Amino acid sequence: MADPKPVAISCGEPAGIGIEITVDAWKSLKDDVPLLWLGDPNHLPKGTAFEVVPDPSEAREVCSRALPVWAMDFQTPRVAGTPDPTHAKGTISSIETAVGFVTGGKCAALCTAPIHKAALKEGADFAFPGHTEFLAHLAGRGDAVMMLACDELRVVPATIHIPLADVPEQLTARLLTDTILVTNAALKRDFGIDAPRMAVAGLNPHAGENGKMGSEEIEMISPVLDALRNEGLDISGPLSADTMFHAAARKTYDVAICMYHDQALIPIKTIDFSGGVNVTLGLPFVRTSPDHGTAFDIAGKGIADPTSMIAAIRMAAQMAEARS
Ligand SMILES: NC(=O)C1=CN([C@@H]2O[C@H](COP(=O)(O)OP(=O)(O)OC[C@H]3O[C@@H](n4cnc5c(N)ncnc54)[C@H](O)[C@@H]3O)[C@@H](O)[C@H]2O)C=CC1
Ligand SMILES: NCC(=O)COP(=O)(O)O
Repeated sequence: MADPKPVAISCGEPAGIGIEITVDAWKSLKDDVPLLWLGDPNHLPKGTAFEVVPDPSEAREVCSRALPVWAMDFQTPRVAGTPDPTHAKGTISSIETAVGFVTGGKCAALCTAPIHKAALKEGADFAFPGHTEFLAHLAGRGDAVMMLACDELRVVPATIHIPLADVPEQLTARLLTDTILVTNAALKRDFGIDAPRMAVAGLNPHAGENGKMGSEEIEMISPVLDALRNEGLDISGPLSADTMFHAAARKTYDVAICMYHDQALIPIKTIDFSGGVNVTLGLPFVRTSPDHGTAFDIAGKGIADPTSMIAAIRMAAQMAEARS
């Protein structure tokens, strides 16, 4: 049974597909998972059944007949496919208010619709490259971890939204250790895996080929993994990234810890683009998100696939229930 408190859904970039997949997700989940959408009701697709609620506690009762809405005023209409920088402050405020509802006990969990980082930077000088870093900041945590999960694979990028050229410098022993420890704890707590099997990728081709193709594996990654194995963690690696994602290899671990964004996200988005969920580990509250972005090219056309959004909302509700 779902937690009776609603899952708070931040509106994300109004010009993207977030609003339409949220409405589709509500239609699919309305009798199972109570929701509360935070955004401007004028941005909802025409004909959407919605009700503005004065308090999140009323969302559950409303949800079976209408999308419960925490109303915000963005001042100007939504133009699908064309971000409006004047919406940036409202988009950020939707996330902040939703986080407040979750940490204040009014909502069970947070599910975020995709944001367009450039519009937030242009319109509100947003200083964060993504939700993960922003939510870590709001929670006062330095060690939030991004994980993407589908039925067949879980992946964690140790470095996240940074240029590839900066990865070797920012990939420190401290960061890798914290990432593995946070992931290990979250798989136990939120995913019911008693002794998580973690496969760690190398940074370089062939995991460095004994130092012939890069030294990070010998100088930093292997010593970190050895130290964590000595603490009892079940870790393999550093592994060649190109051979750790085929079907047989995936069966040997519960999560792949990767060194940078694309090393982690390319395999999972290739295996299951529509069913993947992005979940932030290490926060004091539950946050999930669909695995895709704003998809401006199809926004407003009524063809966006809500499967990942539905999976993200379900996962948020299940994680919150498991924690309660
Ligand atoms: N959680 C978040 O806030 C995320 C935000 N983004 C942001 O989204 C923006 C666009 O990023 P892109 O790299 O173009 O990725 P994207 O995921 O928005 O789009 C990539 C391709 O997949 C298609 N697609 C995406 N979701 C779909 C769906 N539900 N149904 C059908 N087709 C779908 C799009 O039409 C496009 O052709 C960027 O600003 C990026 O930063 C990207 C990923 C996550
Ligand atoms: N590529 C994943 C992505 O951009 C989502 O990031 P976040 O907004 O969840 O931090």
